[in-house]
Amino acid sequence: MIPAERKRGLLPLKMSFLTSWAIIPLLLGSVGVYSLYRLLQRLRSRAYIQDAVVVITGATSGLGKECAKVFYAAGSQLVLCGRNEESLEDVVRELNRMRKGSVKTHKPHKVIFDLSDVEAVSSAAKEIVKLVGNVDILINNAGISYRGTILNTKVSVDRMIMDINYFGPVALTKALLPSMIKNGRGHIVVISSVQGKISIPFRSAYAASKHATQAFFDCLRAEMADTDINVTVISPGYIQTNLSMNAVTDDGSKYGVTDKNTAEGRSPEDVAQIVLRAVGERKKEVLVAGVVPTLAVYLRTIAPKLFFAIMAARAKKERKLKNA
Ligand SMILES: NC(=O)C1=CN([C@@H]2O[C@H](COP(=O)(O)OP(=O)(O)OC[C@H]3O[C@@H](n4cnc5c(N)ncnc54)[C@H](OP(=O)(O)O)[C@@H]3O)[C@@H](O)[C@H]2O)C=CC1
Ligand SMILES: CCCCCCCCCCCCCCCC(=O)OCC(=O)COP(=O)(O)O
Repeated sequence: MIPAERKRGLLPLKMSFLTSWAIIPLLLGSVGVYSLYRLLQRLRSRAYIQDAVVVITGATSGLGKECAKVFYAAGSQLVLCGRNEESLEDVVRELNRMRKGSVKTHKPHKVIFDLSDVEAVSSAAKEIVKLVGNVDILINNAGISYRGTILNTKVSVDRMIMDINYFGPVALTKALLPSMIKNGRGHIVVISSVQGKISIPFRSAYAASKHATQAFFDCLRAEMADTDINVTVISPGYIQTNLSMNAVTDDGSKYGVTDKNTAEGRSPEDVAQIVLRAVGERKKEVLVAGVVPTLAVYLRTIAPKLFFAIMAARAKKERKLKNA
C-alpha cells in the first residue's frame, strides 16, 4: 500500500521526469532553427555585399583601409577615396597581393579629393557615378580628431573638424543619395564614435562633430524609411590607428602622439569585420565598445548628474597631469 502523501508526490515527480526529457528535443529543435536562421542570414549578407559597388572614404589608413580589405575579399567593387593618390595606390597594391579566395574580386577604383572642400566633394560624387554608375553602399569613414581646451581653441579649428567629420560626409551623402533613390536602393554607413553619444573633456570639436553626425544620419534613416535606402551608424570605442597621431590641437598644429588608449584599442581588422557584418545585416546602429564606455553611454541618459560629475573629475585629473 502506498501512503496517500507518497501517491500525491508521485505525480509531480513523474511529470518533472517526463518534462526534463521532453525539453531535450525542444532544445535541439531551437538550436537547429537558430542555426538555420544564422545560415540564411549569412547567405543573405554575402549576396548583399558580393559585387556591390562600395565607396569608402579615408581608405588610405586605419579603419578605412581594413574596411577596403574585408569588402574587397567579400567581392565588392570598391571605390577608394582619399586625399593622397600615392597612399591610395599603396592600398590597391596591398589588395592585389591579398590571397584570393573562392569569391571573385574586382579591380578597385581610386578617387582623390579633400572632404573639407564641398566643391571637390560634389565633383568627386560626379566622378564616382561616371566610373561605376550606381553606388550601392557608401561608407563615410574618413575623419580627424582633436585635443585641446575650449578656452584656447581657435574657432577655425572647430570649423575644420566640423568640415571634415560632419559637412564632408553630409555633402557626399547628399550628392550620391539622388542616384540611390533613382536606382531604388542604397546603403549609407557612417563611422561615428562613442563620442557621438557622450562628450569627454578636451575633445569638444571632435565630440561635437560626431554628435552632429549621429543626429544627421538618424534623421536620414527616418526620412528614408519608406524607401529601400538603409542607414547604419557605427560608434566605435578606441581603435589602434593613426587617429590620435593625426589629431589637431587647439592652434591647429598636429598632436603627433599615439595615446595609450589608442594603442590599447581594438584592432582595426576586428572593427572592419564588425562593419562588414553590420552592413550585411542592415543594422541601424552598432556600438563597438567595452563595458565601461557602454555603461558611460547609458549613464549619460539614466543618471546625467553622476555622468557630469565623473566627466568633471576626469577634466580636473587630466588638467593636473598636464600641469605636473
Ligand atoms: N581610432 C579610433 O580610436 C576611433 C576612430 N573612429 C573613427 O574612425 C574613422 C577612421 O579613423 P581612423 O582609421 O581611426 O584614423 P586614421 O587617421 O588612421 O584614418 C583617417 C582617414 O581619414 C582620412 N582623412 C582625414 N582628413 C581627411 C580629409 N580632409 N579629406 C579626406 N580624407 C581625410 C585620412 O586620409 P589621409 O591619409 O589623407 O590623412 C585617413 O584615410 C574616423 O571617422 C574616426 O573618427 C571612431 C572611434 C574610435
Ligand atoms: C557605474 C559605473 C559607470 C561607469 C562609467 C564611468 C565613465 C567613464 C568614462 C568613460 C569614457 C569613455 C570614453 C570613450 C571614448 C572613445 O572610445 O572614443 C573613441 C574615439 O573616437 C577616440 O578618439 P580620440 O581622438 O579621443 O582618441
